[in-house]
Amino acid sequence: MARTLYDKIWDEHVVHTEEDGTAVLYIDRHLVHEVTSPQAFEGLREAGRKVWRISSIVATADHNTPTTGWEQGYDGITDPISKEQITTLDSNIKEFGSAAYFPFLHKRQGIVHVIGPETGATLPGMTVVCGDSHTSTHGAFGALAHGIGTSEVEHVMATQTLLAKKAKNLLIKVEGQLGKGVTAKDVVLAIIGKIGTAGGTGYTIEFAGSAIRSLSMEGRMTMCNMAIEAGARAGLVAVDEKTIEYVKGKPLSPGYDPQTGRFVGGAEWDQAVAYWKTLHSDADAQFDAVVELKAEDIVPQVTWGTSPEMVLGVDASVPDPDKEKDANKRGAIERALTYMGLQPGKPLNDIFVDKVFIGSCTNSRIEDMREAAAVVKKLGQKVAKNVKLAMVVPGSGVVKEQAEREGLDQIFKAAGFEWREPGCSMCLAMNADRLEPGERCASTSNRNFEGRQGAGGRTHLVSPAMAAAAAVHGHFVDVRQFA
Ligand SMILES: CC(C)[C@H](C(=O)O)[C@@H](O)C(=O)O
Ligand code: SF4
Repeated sequence: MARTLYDKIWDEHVVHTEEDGTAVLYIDRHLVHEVTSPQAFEGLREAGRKVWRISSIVATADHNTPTTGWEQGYDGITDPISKEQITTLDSNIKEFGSAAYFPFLHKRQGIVHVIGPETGATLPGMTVVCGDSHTSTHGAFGALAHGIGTSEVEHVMATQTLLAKKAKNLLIKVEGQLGKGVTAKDVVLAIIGKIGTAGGTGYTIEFAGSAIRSLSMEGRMTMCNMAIEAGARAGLVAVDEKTIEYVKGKPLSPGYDPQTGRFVGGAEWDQAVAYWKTLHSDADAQFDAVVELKAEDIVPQVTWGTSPEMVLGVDASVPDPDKEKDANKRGAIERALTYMGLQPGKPLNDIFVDKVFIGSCTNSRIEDMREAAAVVKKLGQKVAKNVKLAMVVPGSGVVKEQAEREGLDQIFKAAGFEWREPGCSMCLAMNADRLEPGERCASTSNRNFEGRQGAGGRTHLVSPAMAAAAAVHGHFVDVRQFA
């Protein structure tokens, strides 16, 4: 029978299925960070258990790590709770073991969803879990990847399996050619705008169509990263040549020679590639639902409210709740506008920002850095006076180093941006980087919930190019005019 990509990976990993559909799924890769692992390790310790397959674990500290003051080492972590989280992960990994650990200050440290693919910890066809909802990111590689809760983290550590029920298949097809200045972030925000934050609930989404195929791996990661904001725990993109090219030569990928630090290939690599090439939905596979978008219709997006679905094209205006007939929706719009301090009818282009954050597991990869820097360079001006802080936070030490090799840091710094150390940073208020009450931010992250970037903070989700342009102009502008 014809199968979807999701069906194929699922079938390959099911150990057992109960009559009610509950399945025991084998887990290939377990990514670990400091926030959701302490109780899991504690549970193992109390039960006298070990980690079932140490080589499946790849860990890093990211949420609580500071993005400045690294020269002071651990003393630079001013918040005692953050410091405890980070040192607890250090000692847990030391005690329980891992395939790879990138602790605070390590040159490959970074956001778990950036370093997974970057180290080859994420490979096509794998089941990948992490105690983190944005694990969906890794689906860009044709891997079945999703977040799990803390008790499940312990379960996976102890048994290498997860109890799961199969989701339904949703195909989101984006056909056509994206316009200049329109990025993966805009595509995924437009999708969420269309289907809503519950649109993907109960489904695994496969993103397909010519516009998705044309995206780089970075772009596909941005798409899958936000599958969870569309309500789906997992997002997927079929494997193609770009996928294989990306994983080639990564340290944990087959065919890598640790002696020389180079790709050497070999039988294991060839075998892997042959299998990876089967990781796409069969032509006649049936999906439970299909959503289609035209690439040409998508313009740069800006969220105006407190949910990722409250999003519009940059050429639109803040919606008027009075025009909404549904009382619930009207109430939600009113509440969002009050929180966001916005008046109905205000053109999105006229919204001024106090801070700009370019980073997070959605948009902190090298391509994002390049896109933002290109806009800054093209505009040739400094960060606007009304912008108190514009910061660029690369997703990992590897991204940071690559960006510096390309001189991108110089472009940002010359324009008045702060160039920081890697981490989750201002994506969520779990470290020193945050918004003050009432502050408005153009952010390349994935969530704009109330207080997400700091109590009372106001978040507008945009692409890296849009964020860079907002920093220089001081307000949102349509990047298509200078793309
Ligand atoms: C802290 C972590 C559990 C959380 C998540 O699950 O996504 C965080 O990464 C987030 O983005 O809100
Ligand atoms: S960057 Fe943001 S969304 Fe991503 S894992 Fe960190 S806190 Fe979560």
